Formats: sequence, C-alpha cells, structure tokens
Amino acid sequence: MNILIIEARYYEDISDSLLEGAVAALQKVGAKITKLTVPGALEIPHAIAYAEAGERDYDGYVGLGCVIRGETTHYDYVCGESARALMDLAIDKCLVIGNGIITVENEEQAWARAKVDQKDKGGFAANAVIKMINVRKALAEKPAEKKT
Ligand SMILES: Nc1c(NC[C@H](O)[C@H](O)[C@H](O)CO)[nH]c(=O)[nH]c1=O
Ligand SMILES: CC(=O)[C@@H](O)COP(=O)(O)O
Repeated sequence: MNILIIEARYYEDISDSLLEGAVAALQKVGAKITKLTVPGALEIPHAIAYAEAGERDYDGYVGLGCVIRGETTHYDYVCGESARALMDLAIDKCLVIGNGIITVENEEQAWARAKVDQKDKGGFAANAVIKMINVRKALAEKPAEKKT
C-alpha cells in the first residue's frame, strides 16, 4: 500500500501525536508512507487534489489535523469545508481518504483524541484507510462465476 499522509500542523504538538498513531497503524501492515505538510486543515483536500493531478500513484490518503474553536465563526467553516471537500473527493474520484481532522472545543479535548494511548484518532483514520482500500478492491473485482 502506497499511502500519502497530509498533515495540517496548525498545532505542532497535537500533530505529532496524531502522526505517531497514523504511522504506527500503517507500519503494522507494511505500507509505504509519504508525508506532506500543509498550512491548515482547509488545505488538506487541496493537497489530495494536487496529488491526484500528478504522476504519483497513491492507494490512499490520510488527512491529519486539529481544529480548535476560536472566537468567531471561522471554526465552522474550517471543520465543515475540510470534511465536505474530503467527502467530495472520495466519492467523486473514488479515492480512499481517512479523515483524521479532529474538531474540538479546547486543547483538553484535542489531547484526549490525539494521544496514541487514549482515543488515537490518527491511528483510527489510518486504519480506516487500510480497511477501505480492501473494500474498494473487493468491490472492483469481478465476481466469481457461479457453478451451475
Ligand atoms: N483555525 C484553524 C485553521 N485555520 C486555517 C485554515 O485551515 C487555513 O489554513 C487558512 O484559512 C488559510 O487558507 N486550520 C487548522 O488546521 N486548525 C485550526 O484550528
Ligand atoms: C478554528 C479557527 O479557525 C480558530 O483558530 C480561529 O479563531 P478565531 O475564530 O478566534 O479567529
């Protein structure tokens, strides 16, 4: 499996933790991992679109990021639009994408989700990619001929 991890390292420490979980999950299945950093969660779908337009052939993508509510409505746009764009890419282009962008009210919630020994959302997103690559493969295969 050739996997691109796209990290929005808006919160560096939390990003390190999300990455640790994702890499551990992918290494367990011997995946080839490439890492790329973008400025924020909104740019994760952009990077996937660029990768698809290029020559490299990825089996799946893991998007990692953390969005923490601020004072304005910006939070809603970053959370909503990043998730929407990832869904659009996955469905319209038949891509495997794990959404590891945690969307939280505060740092305490973020840590509880990012830490590998707690909710490990980075690992969860990577495992979703591994599973969905297999789902896509199974559905793409021609069904076995029925014996009469
Ligand atoms: N507030 C957070 C952001 N905001 C930045 C945007 O994602 C984007 O980079 C900017 O609007 C420029 O296009 N990103 C996060 O990942 N986390 C946040 O909490
Ligand atoms: C999630 C955000 O976009 C946030 O960091 C922005 O903060 P603010 O709404 O205070 O500008």
